Amino acid sequence: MSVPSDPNRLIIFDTTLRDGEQSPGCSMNLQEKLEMAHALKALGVDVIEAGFPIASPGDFISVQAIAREVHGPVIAGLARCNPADIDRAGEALRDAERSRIHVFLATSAIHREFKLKMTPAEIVTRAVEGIKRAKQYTDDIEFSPEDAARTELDFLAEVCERAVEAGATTLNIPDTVGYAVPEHYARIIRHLKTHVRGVEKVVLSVHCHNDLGLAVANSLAALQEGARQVECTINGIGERAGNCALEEIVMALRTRQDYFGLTTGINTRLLFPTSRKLTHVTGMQVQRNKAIVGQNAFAHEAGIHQDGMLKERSTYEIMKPEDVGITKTELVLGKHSGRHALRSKVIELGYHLDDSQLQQVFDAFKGLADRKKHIYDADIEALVESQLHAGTGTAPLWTLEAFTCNAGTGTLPSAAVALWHQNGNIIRDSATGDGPVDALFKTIERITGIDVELLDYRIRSVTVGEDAQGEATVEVSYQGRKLSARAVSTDIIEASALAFLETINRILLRKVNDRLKPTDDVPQELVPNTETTAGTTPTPTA
Ligand SMILES: CC(=O)SCCNC(=O)CCNC(=O)[C@H](O)C(C)(C)COP(=O)(O)OP(=O)(O)OC[C@H]1O[C@@H](n2cnc3c(N)ncnc32)[C@H](O)[C@@H]1OP(=O)(O)O
Ligand SMILES: CC(C)C(=O)C(=O)O
Repeated sequence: MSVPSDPNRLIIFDTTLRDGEQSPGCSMNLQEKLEMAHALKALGVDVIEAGFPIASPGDFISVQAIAREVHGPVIAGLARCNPADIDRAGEALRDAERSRIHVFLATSAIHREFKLKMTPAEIVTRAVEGIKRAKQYTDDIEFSPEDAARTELDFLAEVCERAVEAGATTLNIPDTVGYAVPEHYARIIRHLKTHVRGVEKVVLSVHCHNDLGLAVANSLAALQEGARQVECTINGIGERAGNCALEEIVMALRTRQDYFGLTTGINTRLLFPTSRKLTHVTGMQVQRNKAIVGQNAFAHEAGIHQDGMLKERSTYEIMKPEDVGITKTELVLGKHSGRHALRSKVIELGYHLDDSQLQQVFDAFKGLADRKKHIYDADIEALVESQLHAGTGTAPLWTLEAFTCNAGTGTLPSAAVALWHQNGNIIRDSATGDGPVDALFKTIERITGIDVELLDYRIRSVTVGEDAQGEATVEVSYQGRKLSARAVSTDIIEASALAFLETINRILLRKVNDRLKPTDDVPQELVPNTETTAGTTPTPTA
């Protein structure tokens, strides 16, 4: 591949199938590599580094199959600077429509001395020999001075110049151990641009690792100095902390086109699907807060942000989710959300609440969000439903302050309850029963002075997850009239108490409506006089 005619068109070299595969737990078989290679082609990458053919028979076959099947992108194979590696890569790539052999040899003092045990002169000779041998298979040769970022600048320039003379068409400058910082890395590229004879005839490439979380930043800094190929992987997978993430660099360039002025051939709408495909193939999940493709990348929870988003999405979004293949922005309801977002969700779920109903639901929602990590649509539905079925909307006479239940083998089930009355009194009592719920209902009856016949009692889970909400439905009969109520809570016993108390409140409200005329006084039998405590079970505190 020669230097692109458009000086601002970047070459995207994807190494998901080679360096990405070096990520522990990410090795892929033939079918998986083929599937990913087709996805990368559809995504629009320019070069697919398909593998390291000498590494294993399986990798050889994978590179060969990709070279045969995947047309359009250049297919590259990695080789050390030794004849066997290069010949194996040449063989694997023989049937490729467009092939590249990528030869590498470390140049830093640490690698020369401790790993390769070679002198600088031997390094130069081996690199030149390797490039020349690879040239017998293809004209498209990439040379990488491994650990370039820790190599003496003069020696690096010398090796690069000799590589260009030997026929390399791409000079890749790896930050193999993720040691560089942006200005430092930019300086290396600047130095090579000005000290390597013939550099203008080749493509300068960058290959950054993410050990310090700087792979994308370093790559961007190098691009500003004139590098025109960037090596990257889907989801940033790769050796150790991984490589420069393809989706991040591509979207950084696209979002800040005004700043970088560079383009790529990537169909950004396939970024998310490709990311998901890799996750599926490797089983390696993407962290939720991962840029571009993480589950939270386009999710907003804070009320102030959600309000801004509902008014104008650009207030808090610098990219459109659909541009990376995510269907839509998510306004996640949680403890930091506000009324605007709640109202929007309620409408989306098909409900219409007036301001006071919305306020009630909002209060209940905040209480729920304090207790629950995930608020699902079903949670909101359940809250709205319980609001809509909460009778007239008049403030309830009795409110549950606290309760405890005691049950177990060989224990007499009991409950202790504290109820708050509209007039400000808190009444506590306790009772025993056939089971904890029966004891709870009996205690509520004792406190409120209303005895009902329980006709039906049902509980069910209305949401999913460990912190799912339970819904309790209670049907009672009182003086020949039937009433039912439901309530939801993460605590199913609490939901039961709330539903039961709701039936009692409705009975009392009817009594008030029927009998209180023309004053607002509550009948004496409905007014608790003092704070009382009775029973043998422990008294709950509010
Ligand atoms: C920075 C990078 O990501 S480079 C790519 C790294 N990827 C991989 O290593 C994955 C695939 N690797 C493998 O399957 C194996 O390492 C193989 C098949 C390539 C080699 O296996 P082995 O022959 O058993 O050697 P081993 O991996 O233990 O050691 C590497 C040898 O290659 C030498 N070597 C390392 N890099 C190069 C190079 N660019 N050119 C020539 N020789 C090199 C080392 O000095 C060492 O040589 P030695 O045996 O004389 O000491
Ligand atoms: C082979 C080279 C490019 C490499 O993977 C590295 O240096 O990290």
